[in-house]
Order: sequence, then C-alpha cells, then structure tokens
Amino acid sequence: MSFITVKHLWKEYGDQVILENLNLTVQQGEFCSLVGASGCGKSTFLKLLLGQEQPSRGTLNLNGQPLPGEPDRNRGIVFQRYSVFPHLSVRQNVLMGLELEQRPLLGKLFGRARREALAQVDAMLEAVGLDGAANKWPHELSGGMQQRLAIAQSFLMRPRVLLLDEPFGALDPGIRNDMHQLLLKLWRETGTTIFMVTHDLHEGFQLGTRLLVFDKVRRDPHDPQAYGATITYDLPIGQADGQLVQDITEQVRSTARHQAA
Ligand SMILES: Nc1ncnc2c1ncn2[C@@H]1O[C@H](COP(=O)(O)OP(=O)(O)OP(=O)(O)O)[C@@H](O)[C@H]1O
Repeated sequence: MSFITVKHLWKEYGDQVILENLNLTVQQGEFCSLVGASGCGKSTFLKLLLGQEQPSRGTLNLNGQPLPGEPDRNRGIVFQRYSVFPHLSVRQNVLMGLELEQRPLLGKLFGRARREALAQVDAMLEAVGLDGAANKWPHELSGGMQQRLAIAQSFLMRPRVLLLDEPFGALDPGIRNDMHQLLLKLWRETGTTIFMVTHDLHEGFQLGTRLLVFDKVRRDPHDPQAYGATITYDLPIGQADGQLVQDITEQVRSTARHQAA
C-alpha cells in the first residue's frame, strides 16, 4: 500500500478552480520537489497535505486512511520566512516543540525530562550547525541561520511528512547549496517523506527523488478561473534529459506569462 494516495482531488475556492483531478501515489521516504508557475496551487496542495485545507472533491489518504482534517505532529511545515518564534532564543525555539508535545497544557519541562529534551535539542543544533548560536535571538541570525533553525525545529519533532514551502527562496544563491546538503543529510537520517515547493526550477530538477510539475493544461481566455492546475510531469530526479528540462521550463514560463496577463 502506498504511504500517501491522492485520488481525483479537486480544490476550489468559490468559482475559482485551483487544482483539478490530481492523482498521485507517494511511498514513505520519498522526497518530492514541486515546481510550477505562480498561482498553480502548489502551496494549496501543501495545505491540503497539512490538513489546513480540505479537498473540494476526491480523497487524500495516508496509509489507506483519510488524512486527519487538522494539522498534527505527524506533519511539519517550514515556510520561506517566519517559521520561528521571535521572542525565544534559538535553543528555546527548538525546545518548545518538545515541551508542547510532552506538556501540552503547561508548555514547560522540568528536571530530568528537561535535561533529556535539552540533550536532544543540543544534538539537533549541532547537526544543523547552530550549536554556537544556541543562546542568540532569531533577529541576531542571518536568513540562512534562521532557516537552519526552522529546519531543526521541524526535524526534531520527527514528523512523518515534512512540507517545505520555498524554504530557501529568501536565501542568497551562495548558501543554498549548503542548505541542500543539510536537508539531504537530515532527510537520509530520518527517512521523513518530504514535499518541497520551489520556484527555482534548477533546484527542483536537482533536489530529492522525484519532480512533480504543476501546470494548467486547460485554459479559457474568457474565464481564467474556470480550470485548475494538475500534475503534468512526474519524473524521477536526474532522469530528465536536456530537451525535457527545456520543454518543462518553457511550459512553466508560458503558464506564468498567461497568469500574469
Ligand atoms: N484561502 C484562499 N481563499 C481564496 N483563494 C485562495 C486561498 N488560498 C489560495 N488561494 C488562491 O489559490 C491560487 C493558488 O494559490 P497557491 O498559493 O496555492 O499557488 P502557488 O502555486 O503556491 O503560487 P506561488 O508559487 O506564487 O506561491 C491563487 O490564485 C490564490 O489566490
């Protein structure tokens, strides 16, 4: 049985069709990169996987059961920005997840439980290269360090599914490669199933195990909202030849031009 099964999934907001007839099966531990023109419903798809939005039609199953309709600890998410608590230190930011999980009402751990949690936190901070910044505040960190912190927070909770919405979109190209290596390392160590939205087509073609291209195949010039996007390409990473890369890039850009018109 597949880990995640999406069948005939539609998402509409009022008259606007966002996603139409998505079908997809994903095995546990896959790392899917999602690309597509702006407005093609990639973030909406992540929200459906998170349980923050519900399908208008169709089904989304996890291990054969409907995905819980509300976010839970099995699903983590990292956004391009603002995934961390600004009023907590780096160490407290990462600790907070464990405290809320183990003491949901009080939100605080004491004694041995706290010491054990802090040992996990410190090991994770070391894994993401933030051990030297444990006592800093988020505003004292560079953008790359903030994303390392957000990634540390997410992985520490060991979600079964991790959703990344343009996690490196605000970072300088120079440090993206380091972030890719970090993400791949944590993914391999944890076996988490990852869905990552990226605007960077090059990143999408390179990172992970599978590329999913979201695009609109139907278009009504008189009613731009009538049709939604679907998955037009579903390829193993590294398998697309130069011509296919060029075709996909051109199609995504063409849809982006139509969306902007
Ligand atoms: N809660 C909502 N209510 C109404 N419309 C929404 C809502 N959320 C998203 N949309 C619309 O759904 C469409 C798809 O948005 P979405 O953010 O999923 O696209 P995207 O492919 O992730 O775009 P981008 O790459 O620019 O982030 C957009 O037209 C957006 O305005």
